Amino acid sequence: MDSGKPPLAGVKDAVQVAVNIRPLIGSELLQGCRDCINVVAGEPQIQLGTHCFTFDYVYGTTTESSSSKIFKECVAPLVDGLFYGYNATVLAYGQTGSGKTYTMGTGYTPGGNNGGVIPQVMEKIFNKAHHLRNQTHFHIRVSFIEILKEEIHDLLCETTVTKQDTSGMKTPLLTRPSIQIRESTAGEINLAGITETDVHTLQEMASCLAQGSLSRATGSTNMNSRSSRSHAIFTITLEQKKKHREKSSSSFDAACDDFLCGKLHLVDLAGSERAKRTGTDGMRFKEGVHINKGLLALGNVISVLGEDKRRKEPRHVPYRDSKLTRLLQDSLGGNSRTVMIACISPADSNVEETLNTLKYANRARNIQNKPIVNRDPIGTEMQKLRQQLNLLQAELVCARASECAPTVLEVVERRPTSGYDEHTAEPTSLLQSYMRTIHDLEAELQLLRTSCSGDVRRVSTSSDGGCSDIVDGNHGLLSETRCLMSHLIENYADVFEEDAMTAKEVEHHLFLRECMDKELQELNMQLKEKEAEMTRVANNDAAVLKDHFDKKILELEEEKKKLQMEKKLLSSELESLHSSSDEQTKRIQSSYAQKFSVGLTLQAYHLQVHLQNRIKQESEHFRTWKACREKELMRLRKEGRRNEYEMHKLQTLHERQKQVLHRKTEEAATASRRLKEVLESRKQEARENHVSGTPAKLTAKTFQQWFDNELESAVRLREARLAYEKQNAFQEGDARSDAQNAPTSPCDTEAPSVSSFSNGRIDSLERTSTAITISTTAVDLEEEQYRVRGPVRWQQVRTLGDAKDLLNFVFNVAACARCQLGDREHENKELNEKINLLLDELRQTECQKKQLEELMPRTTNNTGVSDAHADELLRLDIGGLLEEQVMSFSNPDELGDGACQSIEPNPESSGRTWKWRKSGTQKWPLQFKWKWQKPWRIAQWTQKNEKAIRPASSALRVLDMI
Ligand SMILES: Nc1ncnc2c1ncn2[C@@H]1O[C@H](COP(=O)(O)OP(=O)(O)OP(=O)(O)O)[C@@H](O)[C@H]1O
Repeated sequence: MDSGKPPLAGVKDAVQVAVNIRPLIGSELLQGCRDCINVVAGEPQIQLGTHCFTFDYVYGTTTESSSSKIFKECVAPLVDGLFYGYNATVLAYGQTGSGKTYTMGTGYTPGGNNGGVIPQVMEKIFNKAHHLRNQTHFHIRVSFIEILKEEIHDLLCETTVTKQDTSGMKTPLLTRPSIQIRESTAGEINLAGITETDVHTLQEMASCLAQGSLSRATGSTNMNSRSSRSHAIFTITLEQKKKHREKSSSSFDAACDDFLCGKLHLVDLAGSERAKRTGTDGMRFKEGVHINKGLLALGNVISVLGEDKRRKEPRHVPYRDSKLTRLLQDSLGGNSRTVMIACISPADSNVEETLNTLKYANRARNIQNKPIVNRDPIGTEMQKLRQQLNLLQAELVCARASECAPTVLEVVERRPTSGYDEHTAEPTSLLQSYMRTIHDLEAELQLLRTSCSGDVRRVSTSSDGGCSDIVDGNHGLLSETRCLMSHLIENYADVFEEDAMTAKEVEHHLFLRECMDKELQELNMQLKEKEAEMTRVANNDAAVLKDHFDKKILELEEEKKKLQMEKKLLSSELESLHSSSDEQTKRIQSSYAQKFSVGLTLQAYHLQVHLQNRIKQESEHFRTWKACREKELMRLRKEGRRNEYEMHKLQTLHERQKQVLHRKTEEAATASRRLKEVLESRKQEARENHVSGTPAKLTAKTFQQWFDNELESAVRLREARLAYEKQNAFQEGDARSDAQNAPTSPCDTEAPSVSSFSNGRIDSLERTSTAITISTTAVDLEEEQYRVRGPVRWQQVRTLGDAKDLLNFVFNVAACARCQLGDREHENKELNEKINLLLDELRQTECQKKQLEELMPRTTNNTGVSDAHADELLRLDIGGLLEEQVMSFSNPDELGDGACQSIEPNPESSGRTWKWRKSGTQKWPLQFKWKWQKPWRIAQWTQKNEKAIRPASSALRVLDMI
């Protein structure tokens, strides 16, 4: 729409969308609002947050007055188009207080500082009309209406009085019936009973605008001190007729183009609003609701029209949902060139509403209109007829020429002189008379057009006024013309019999046209009836609905009665079947067979449906059953794994016990061996003494050696006795557990249990033999002590000197032993303290663990093994049972000091590597997942990361060591 040139008639023309961003106003600056709109430099693009929109024009970013720029770029081409006979609409849309009235200039006051689009439009129209005054007659009319709470009010009606309440709100008081919307046969939307004021000067038009602006409903809200409470439409109708045309037959075509009529709607919509923000209540709130309703309907129309662009088959457009959309029917998707100005506020407090406006406007860009040049409808019709006539004449002339026959005109010209008889001269005179009639008709229609565009239209305030009468009259004239034409064709057929066929065709064509016209009129009548019915229904909804449904019920009951009668008839027929004759029986039988076969087919169909349903149900049952089975299987597998784990646990325990026992047995065996050695040396010594007769004189060194040996044998004896006692106690405990573990029923005699039981028996036997050896040795030693050494031990101490030496040595040994004892006691004390500390720590950790377990859902792996069990498994090196293990760490300290920097759990199975880092960048809690299939891998890992498992496990291990 850059140039003033109008588009080609009938060619689709998209709705142009311009965005006008007003500056931050005083109240917004006071609230500390910030500009949140970003306009892409040099592009008609707007960025709002993450959203980006492209429009046809964006204004408000430069210092130049945006309204004059909007007018120059968007509206002026529409005004130019008006002079070519195109309809146009300028529509301002936006949230309340976004500057629609300011942009459109609807708040016009005479002598005030009036900016905006409308004042500039008025100026341009009158300038252009003045410029073209020598070639064209102009007839300009204006109307100004508002839609307030779904009612149309005429703002130029002298008798409309506005009431102003205490808050400054202006409401029109109606003194005349409200205005009705009518749709003409051509699909044009008209308002019956509206005041259309003829204007001849700019001042006259401006005063109309001022009068309407003054009457418009306004009020104060939190968001706008002078908020428009209604949608306002200022319409300028421009009719033009070319001057200085010659009245000739050829001028008739031109005359049709001479008369053009364009309408320009300038629409200032009420702003969308949120009651919370505008702070409205009572009446004002209700107004807000109506405003939003109208805008919603408009949004729906825009959406549907926007979608239509992408859809192949057109959808129903809900124009009738509101009066606003009904009035804008031509402007959106119809015969009009349309510009939508989306007004927005840049304040960040309005960001949500601004975003909605931009989305709304963006959708409007998809609407395609179909503007056409609005000519005089009667003139257009006449032009069509004229063209048809010309065509017919040309065809006839051609036909004659091809047969070297004289042309119509030649015939006409030749007739008077050729001396034809009366009969042949008749068509010529008829043709001449027809020519005269056409001429007369032309003149009459010219007159009619003048009268239609003149006084008659000015007084179109009555809903079915004189204009429609005159149009009806014209239709009469037109049909008369058609009669004359058909008559003429008949006459031609008389004269030129050869062209009878063509004439008939044309006649048929005309007849069809007439039929279609009639049909159209009938349709219009029906439409009117429907409208009336709709109004009746709307007025008396419930009652009409009730009547309607009552009727329906009655109809249904009648049908039911009929069916019952039919049923009775059939049963009586069946009864009479037995008594009737053979032939009749056959007939009836065949009819029943037929019915039966139909019944069978029906039954088969029902059965098929039933069967399908059953199959569906069965498959559904099967699916549920299968799911249950799978669940059960899973549970059993889980249980199996748990059992397996328990068994392994027991086996491991058993292994451990075995190891401990083995160690103890070995210890006992060593003690016994050493005891034996001591015993042997004693015996040897005794034997030597016995051979020499007297015991050898002891030196200080040998004396000490002897004393050490004596002490050693005493200690060994004590050790052996202790080992014997322990062995005894262990054996007793073992015997008890063996008795408990011994198989009691055939079910318990499974392989692992049997083997563990027999193993236990073997161990117990081994232990018994060791104990016997120890006890024998110990008894031997004791015997020897008492028998041999006891009485003779001190024989070697013969002198007082020997005794003193011995005493000294004993004293030194005792002192040394006491010192060592003291040291040990001290160490013991320290160890005890450490144990206590560790126990406290353990208790605390256990408490924390319990709390965590209560708080968090237990982390389990798919083997069903809990965290605690998993730790235990790792500790016992039998984690190979685990298929998958999940470990979680809630803080870095849990990884321990020795935490491995990286581990590669199972490169073959998963090929993944988990890096363990104890850095501050790591996020906690962490969860590690790995999958191992072989026990040795777990064992390997446990060895490597022993300290990293958990403090609780580490503490357990330390305790074990102690
Ligand atoms: N471009 C602009 N420059 C300066 N002020 C503006 C501009 N546009 C609007 N304003 C101011 O913003 C306020 C609201 O404007 P206006 O009344 O036109 O909004 P509106 O959209 O018509 O509101 P409503 O829908 O409530 O009628 C007015 O005070 C007006 O002067």
